[in-house]
Amino acid sequence: MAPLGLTDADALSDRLLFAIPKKGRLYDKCLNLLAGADIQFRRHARLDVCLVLNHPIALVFLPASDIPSFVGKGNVDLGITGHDVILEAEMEEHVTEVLRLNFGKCALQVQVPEHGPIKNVEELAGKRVVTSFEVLAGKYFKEIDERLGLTGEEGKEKTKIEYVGGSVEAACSLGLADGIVDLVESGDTMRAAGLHAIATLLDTEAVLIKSTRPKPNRPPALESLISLVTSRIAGVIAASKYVVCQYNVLRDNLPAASSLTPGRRAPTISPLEEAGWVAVSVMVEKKRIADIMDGLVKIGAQDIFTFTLDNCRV
Ligand SMILES: Nc1ncnc2c1ncn2[C@@H]1O[C@H](COP(=O)(O)OP(=O)(O)OP(=O)(O)O)[C@@H](O)[C@H]1O
Ligand SMILES: O=P(O)(O)OC[C@H]1O[C@H](OP(=O)(O)OP(=O)(O)O)[C@H](O)[C@@H]1O
Repeated sequence: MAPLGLTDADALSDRLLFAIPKKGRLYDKCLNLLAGADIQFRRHARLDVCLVLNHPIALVFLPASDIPSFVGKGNVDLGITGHDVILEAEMEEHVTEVLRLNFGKCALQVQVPEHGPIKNVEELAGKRVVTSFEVLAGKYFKEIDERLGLTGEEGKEKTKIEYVGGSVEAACSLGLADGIVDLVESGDTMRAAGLHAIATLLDTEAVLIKSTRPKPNRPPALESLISLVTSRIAGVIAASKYVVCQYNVLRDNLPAASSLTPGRRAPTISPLEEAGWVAVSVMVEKKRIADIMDGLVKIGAQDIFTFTLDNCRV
């Protein structure tokens, strides 16, 4: 297929436009989701728009921070980005968060030097804060400034929020800031920079979004394509969250077994050739499986196996 340039508007007019972060933390996970949903494409080097081979969809690779406004303004139909980015772009009323995607999980926190004089956000208020999230940090400290009566008069300085595009954690040691507001996942970056958290502004994860005001005259077929893509991605996410657990247990112990593994709807129970025994097959949340297997052993279950799911519709 010939490479597609951004000017080839005709090639895009009947397609669902789906924005994907072009780099950064969310990029690889998004590619896994697209593969799991069987959305096939070949991206030509340096081109940020590409046609999907097996659906009337065009993928648009954009900076994660630009995706909320593209979707919110209706230029793009669907997108994946962080919940934090939507709030920072003040697009929460213009986009609908259709699905939480269970990756890109982190927290937006206020961090200060661990061995410095500042112990809480009230002590940081009125001083210098460096961040890539100047809208969210601005709103957060405005409320604190107002509460503390920091009006901007002499001796009552408001908090000064300064924007930097990256490596925010370096700002305190470089003497640019008394504290920072930045994303934290494992905490490794902040620990290495000698910082620690004194407050959390919000918890975030990647989300699938669609516009609350889609383009007028969008063909109905594209509406059903949004539902199809959403349902496929939901299946991939569910498959990553659950395992199938199968075990044998005495029929008399089924009530205890069922309360440990109730399943999403109900466990599947099949008789075994050996009298008094049944086989149980059930979906279990991956993060709970070790505890549940311990519990099953305690009630006398045997031959306990788990299977990972490649994909599902639930
Ligand atoms: N450490 C992290 N752990 C999990 N998710 C994160 C982390 N850092 C960022 N994210 C999520 O990914 C989104 C994009 O962040 P990222 O740092 O990848 O931005 P970028 O500017 O697109 O990439 P880059 O930092 O490479 O320029 C964030 O808004 C957040 O939702
Ligand atoms: O708590 P951790 O697991 O250490 O993750 C936190 C780091 O991840 C993000 O930056 P990223 O690495 O994406 O680079 P950036 O500083 O260029 O944004 C964030 O800005 C932190 O620096």
